Amino acid sequence: MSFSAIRLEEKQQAFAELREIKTLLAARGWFPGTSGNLSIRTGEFSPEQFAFAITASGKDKSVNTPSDYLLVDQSGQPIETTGLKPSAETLIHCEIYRLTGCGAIFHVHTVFNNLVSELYAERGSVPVDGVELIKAFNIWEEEAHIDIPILPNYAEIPRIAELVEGAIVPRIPGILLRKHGIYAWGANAFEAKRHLEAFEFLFEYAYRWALLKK
Ligand SMILES: CSC[C@@H](O)[C@@H](O)C(=O)COP(=O)(O)O
Ligand SMILES: [Zn+2]
Repeated sequence: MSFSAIRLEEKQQAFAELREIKTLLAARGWFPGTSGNLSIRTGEFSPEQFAFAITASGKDKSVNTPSDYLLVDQSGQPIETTGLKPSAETLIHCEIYRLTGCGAIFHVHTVFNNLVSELYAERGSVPVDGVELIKAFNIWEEEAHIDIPILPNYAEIPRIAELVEGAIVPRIPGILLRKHGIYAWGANAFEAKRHLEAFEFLFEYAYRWALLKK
């Protein structure tokens, strides 16, 4: 595949989808202080060569401007001439696309995802038992138990990216970074949003349940 094969309509569609989800999540306060990043895969792909549209680094994600997104390749390098810098966390997106074949990745910082990542940091994962919203991950067994993986929040993003492969649990479409935020993914934007919302519900539940049990 050549990246010139990414048609203008595909790029515009990806940017429009990113804008829609960004606006919606911003209204929930899920991008405090310019945090968070979003991406959607574009064009044909193989595990070795692919491209995706991603939010530019350092932007206020609660504001829509004509220069919020850019296209990058599987290594996170821009594939078009642009003055925009891809998200500082693009390498994590690259790894998740490469390893899962997913179509969209959404990353947000919330108080609840930060709290549970610290509460269960030593354990290495957030346990959740039998909560109905686990079904949002297409896990249908009764009283299902899941563990949502937590990675350390190193300052160097490549150090985090190299841990992603060992952390991914096939049926769990997300990874927490300790006292940082959640990366949730799905086959497309619809599914990634459903997963992200389910994670956030489960994190608030896990936090409140841990308090109640005390
Ligand atoms: C401004 S705090 C958040 C950042 O350090 C980072 O974690 C983040 O999510 C946003 O980075 P960005 O480069 O804008 O994609
Ligand atoms: Zn972040």
